[in-house]
Amino acid sequence: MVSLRRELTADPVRLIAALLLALTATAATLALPLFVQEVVTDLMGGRAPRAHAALMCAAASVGALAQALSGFLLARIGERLAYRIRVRIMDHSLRLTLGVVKARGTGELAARITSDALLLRQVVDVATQLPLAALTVAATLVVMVWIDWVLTLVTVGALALLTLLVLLVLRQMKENVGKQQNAVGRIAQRFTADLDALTTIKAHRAEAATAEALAADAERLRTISLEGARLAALIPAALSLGNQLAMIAVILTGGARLAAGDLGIAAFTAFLLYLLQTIPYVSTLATGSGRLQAGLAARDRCNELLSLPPETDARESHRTAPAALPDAPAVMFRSVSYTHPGARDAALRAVSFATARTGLTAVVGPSGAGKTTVLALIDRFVRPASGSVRVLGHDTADWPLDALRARIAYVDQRFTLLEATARENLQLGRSRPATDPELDAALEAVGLAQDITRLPQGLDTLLGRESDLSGGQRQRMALARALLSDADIVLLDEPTSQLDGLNEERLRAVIADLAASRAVIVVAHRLSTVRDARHVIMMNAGTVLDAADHDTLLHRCAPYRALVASQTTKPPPAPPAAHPALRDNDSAHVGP
Ligand SMILES: Nc1ncnc2c1ncn2[C@@H]1O[C@H](COP(=O)(O)OP(=O)(O)OP(=O)(O)O)[C@@H](O)[C@H]1O
Repeated sequence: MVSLRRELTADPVRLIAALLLALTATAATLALPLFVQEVVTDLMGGRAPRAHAALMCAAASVGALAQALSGFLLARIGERLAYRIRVRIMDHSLRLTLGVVKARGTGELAARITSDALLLRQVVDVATQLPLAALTVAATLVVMVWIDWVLTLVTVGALALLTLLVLLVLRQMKENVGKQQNAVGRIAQRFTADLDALTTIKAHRAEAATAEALAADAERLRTISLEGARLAALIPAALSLGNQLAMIAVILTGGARLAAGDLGIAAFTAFLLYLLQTIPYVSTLATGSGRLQAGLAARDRCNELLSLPPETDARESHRTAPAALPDAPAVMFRSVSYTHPGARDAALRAVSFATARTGLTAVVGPSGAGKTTVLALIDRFVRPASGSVRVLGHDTADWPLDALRARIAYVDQRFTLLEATARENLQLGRSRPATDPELDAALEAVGLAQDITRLPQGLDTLLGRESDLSGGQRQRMALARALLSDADIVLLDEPTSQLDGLNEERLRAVIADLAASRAVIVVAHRLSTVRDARHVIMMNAGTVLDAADHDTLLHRCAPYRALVASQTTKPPPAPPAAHPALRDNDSAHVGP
């Protein structure tokens, strides 16, 4: 949780130094009118005010220097606070479940480290300005009482009225800032999602309609911000009204007391100077409280995000990983049911199957059958509502998440590449860096070696922006990443959907090699991918209809026959040999 007090006191030495310097600046400012009083007294007494004038100049210089240094220290503390909060929020967001991140929206989450972090950054300035301003006002009031208590009473009355007005406005402002930040999150979310979908938007000439929806969000934000600006504008108005009231009351009362001989002209001058000097501090108190409210609203939003439970808690990451049971299946589902959050129907219902420790398992079935959900359960992106999912002999709940995922390589449907170099992308998840020959062998095996060599900086080219890869190349990069991992289980979601015939055949060989030493579970629509599988799981509407080898299923499972019949069944050419560096066991090729 973000605790402003804890964040502010994280660097106590700098904070105390900043406070002391600010205090020095305030003391110097406070001393100034006293020297003025002495200068006036000197002049009225016919004496040269040299010494007091020199002290006046010294106080002004010391005050300015101390203020600048204090401001610099506060800026350091503020930037550090924003840095710490940003890092915590980013780290926590990455550890949330995929479902929560999807439901929240990436743009909405990003707004926490941009606009909310900035509002929190401002709290540092006000958190030190406010106590100092309060201290200055209190100290000034003490000096004022010492000069003339009647005039002080009048001043306090006017300031009390002012405080009341400002407090009323501030309460409304905090609520408004919360609404503004929510609206900023919404617009950031829509804009990010639209930029992600820009190809589709352009292809459908939907720029105008999309911009219109964004403009509606911007309009909502404008309306809310305007309401906030109206409230904010009331504060200076209330301040100037309160100040003028105080000034009028002091001049009237002071003038009368001056005329009656109850107050000297030097004391009255000093009192007026103190009053004039207090006014900026009273303004600081009022505007600073407004910024503090904004900071508190941002803190609440950050805390709301930080309170979302991470995928795994600290206790789990400290647990030791169980040893894989030698005779257990790679993956075993026992009567697993699961419903996606917000979905009406279950995605899986009482699904049971087991896969061998090595070899290729194909999960097939019509669209929406639950195939991707099966993979998500194996990698514990989601947890079963009932039943159990066991990996290498242990329930996925019993594995520390990190250890579980170290055992599994996952190639998702979108073949996601990070905005990182080709080398970093290939090595994602590896415990030790791969050597260049290892990287070259993996790229060669998936037919990508030449494409990567042609990139401006080869393996060290940053992918994702100017130098991007085609869909098929991305898919092969994702497969090369799986090849380089030392996972026991490889999950592939539609691994050949974007490949041309030649590459598809090359990858059949790569998958066969992978399956020689690991359990490979492939979600596949294409018969060509299924053909090599030792084990085929036929799913429909969230259930397993049947599971056996291709020929047995063809013989006894009518829906499988129908699925196969719907495919183009031209016989594929003989697969090319996989790269020698990757061939552990040629005899392990599986297939009909
Ligand atoms: N995030 C989600 N929220 C709600 N429902 C979902 C979500 N993801 C999947 N579903 C639903 O769960 C069911 C199974 O989806 P799943 O993606 O596992 O199917 P699939 O067999 O992999 O489909 P496809 O072959 O089209 O990729 C579908 O009815 C789908 O609409």
